Amino acid sequence: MSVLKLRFAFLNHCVKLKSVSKTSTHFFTSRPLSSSCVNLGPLSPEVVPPPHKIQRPRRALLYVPGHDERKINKLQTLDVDCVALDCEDGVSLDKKEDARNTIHKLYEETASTFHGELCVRVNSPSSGFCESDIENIFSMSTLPPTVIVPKINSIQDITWMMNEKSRTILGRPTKRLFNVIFMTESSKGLINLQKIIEAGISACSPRFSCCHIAGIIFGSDDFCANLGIMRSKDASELIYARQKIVATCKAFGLQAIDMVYIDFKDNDGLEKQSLEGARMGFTGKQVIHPNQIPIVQKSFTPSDELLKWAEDLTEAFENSTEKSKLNFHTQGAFTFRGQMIDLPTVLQAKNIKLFSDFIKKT
Ligand SMILES: CC(C)(COP(=O)(O)OP(=O)(O)OC[C@H]1O[C@@H](n2cnc3c(N)ncnc32)[C@H](O)[C@@H]1OP(=O)(O)O)[C@@H](O)C(=O)NCCC(=O)NCCSC(=O)C[C@H](O)C(=O)O
Ligand SMILES: [Mg+2]
Repeated sequence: MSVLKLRFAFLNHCVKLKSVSKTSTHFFTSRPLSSSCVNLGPLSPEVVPPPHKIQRPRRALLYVPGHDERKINKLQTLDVDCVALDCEDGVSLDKKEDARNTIHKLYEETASTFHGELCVRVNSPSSGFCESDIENIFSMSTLPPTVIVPKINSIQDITWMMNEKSRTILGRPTKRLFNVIFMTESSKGLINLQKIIEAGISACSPRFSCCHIAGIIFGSDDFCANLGIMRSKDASELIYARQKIVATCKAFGLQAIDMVYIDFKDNDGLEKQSLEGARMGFTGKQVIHPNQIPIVQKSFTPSDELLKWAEDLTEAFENSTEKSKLNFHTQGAFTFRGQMIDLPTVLQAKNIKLFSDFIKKT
């Protein structure tokens, strides 16, 4: 064997050793999944995402059919974080123009008196109706703060939307920042999600200014139709899609808004599904009826007990670092109410406190 070959064999052997030791170190030092969840005893273990990237809470997002003046008038009486004035599936084909005109009128006349966020959901890029929706929205003197775009399946869909928006908005004197939230509603939309977000963010780059990708909504009903499945009561068939959406959103600092619960008279079922979504990391949920609003908003708000736990834990941590003369990053594990606490749990407690303060402020 030549010297060169020997050297190569030796190096190869070292690399293998290194990778084995890396894997085993990882294996022995990483905690099993279950123990990295916080056991909060009697409290529900809501885990709230880092709020630093969230501009505003959208715990409940209420759909209101855009043509339905009676339901629109009801909005003045409702305490809801976010409303989607709908041009899409809540509006029949023969009412699309009505919906655009009613929404237009609302923005021109009374939108500023509503305290929540008043968004518009346009039709999907492939529907043939979206151009007219966008034309209408961007010709209003008050732009909606947020546009929701359904059925985004590909990079082409999102770039078409952004180009259409830029074309329509061009020449407008006020180029105020506005948000785009788009909906994942098909298997293609789900597998392309990361690329779609990247394309959306790059289309919002400072050169084109004035827009911001703020979040993703899971359109579970269309998703089921696309997959050829029926939704079950416990929605177990949607676990993968929901978790994939949450994880992808978090990677880009976006809000993730969970599925609708269509049995609008079943409050217990709604609460159960809302808390499940909050535990998964969703920051809010779509609702279709006013009765669903308080249940959903409460489920996505850290409870008083959880907040107290977070405050006490943070205080205990600060006392512990002071005593040991260590700082935030060098402090190791300590005991709090019979549990082992280390940095990840402290970070979760801080998230809860920040998110709660954020909701109270808005
Ligand atoms: C589901 C409904 C059709 C039920 O309507 P209705 O029979 O009128 O209900 P109630 O009589 O119980 O209503 C009580 C009062 O509340 C008002 N109301 C009802 N719904 C709304 C609403 N969404 N917004 C505002 N106000 C509302 C009623 O007018 C009554 O008030 P009053 O008139 O003073 O007596 C209805 O709730 C409804 O149409 N909901 C919205 C449906 C919708 O938009 N669907 C599409 C969105 S979901 C979606 O797209 C899923 C997603 O894309 C996916 O793929 O998963
Ligand atoms: Mg849909």
